[in-house]
Amino acid sequence: MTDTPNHLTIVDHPLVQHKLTIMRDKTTSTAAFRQLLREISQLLAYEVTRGLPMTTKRVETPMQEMDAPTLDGKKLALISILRAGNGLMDGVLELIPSARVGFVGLYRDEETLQPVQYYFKVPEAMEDRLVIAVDPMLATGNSSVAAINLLKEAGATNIIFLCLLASPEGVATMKAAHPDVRIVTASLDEALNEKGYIIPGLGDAGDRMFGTK
Ligand SMILES: O=P(O)(O)OC[C@H]1O[C@H](OP(=O)(O)OP(=O)(O)O)[C@H](O)[C@@H]1O
Ligand SMILES: O=c1cc[nH]c(=O)[nH]1
Ligand SMILES: [Mg+2]
Repeated sequence: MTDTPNHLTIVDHPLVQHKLTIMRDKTTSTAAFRQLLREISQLLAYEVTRGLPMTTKRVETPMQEMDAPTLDGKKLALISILRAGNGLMDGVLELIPSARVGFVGLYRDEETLQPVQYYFKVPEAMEDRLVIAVDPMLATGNSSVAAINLLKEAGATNIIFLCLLASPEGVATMKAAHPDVRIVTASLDEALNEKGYIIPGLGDAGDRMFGTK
């Protein structure tokens, strides 16, 4: 795992990188792409949740009683930035089945590269929860900045943004707008092209995941 000073964590675990390479390959099928995203999301979740607060509870093993570690505090909120966010969310939710779940519906206008909102529903008491917002792609950063604006308006103060690929431009935009939000990603790619796509990237995550286009 590489931690950079600007709150960007790149998960360079061999399994993550191997699976990501297969996802980048344009000949990878929709079914394989979806399955790999699910698998990677669980490995990324392992890193994202490393700092979760802990307490202990008394349990009786078949041998004796002990104070055993257990998660503390209110259940975390997992927020999917629709629609591609669902591909990351499914795997994380398998690992943390008690998480509360919310959705921010946004799509990127292909001309302006500005996000258009169409849905918003999040759990109550956002101010008391660790909020993990998930979207595979951090490209211009406009969608994630908008989503996090909405989450903060809903009360969230402790937010981590989890993505699969990030661009340098997206990281800089997020850092400027939300310096308090840690970004966790599998890769910091090279650049954006003139249409706002991540290079080398993996193409359109939503389309590859759902077989649209
Ligand atoms: O950083 P940005 O430049 O804003 O781009 C990233 C956004 O673009 C993609 O979503 P898209 O708009 O394609 O919607 P979809 O998830 O419904 O496919 C992606 O899932 C992000 O939400
Ligand atoms: O490269 C990109 C940029 C935005 N959205 C995607 O799905 N891919
Ligand atoms: Mg898309």
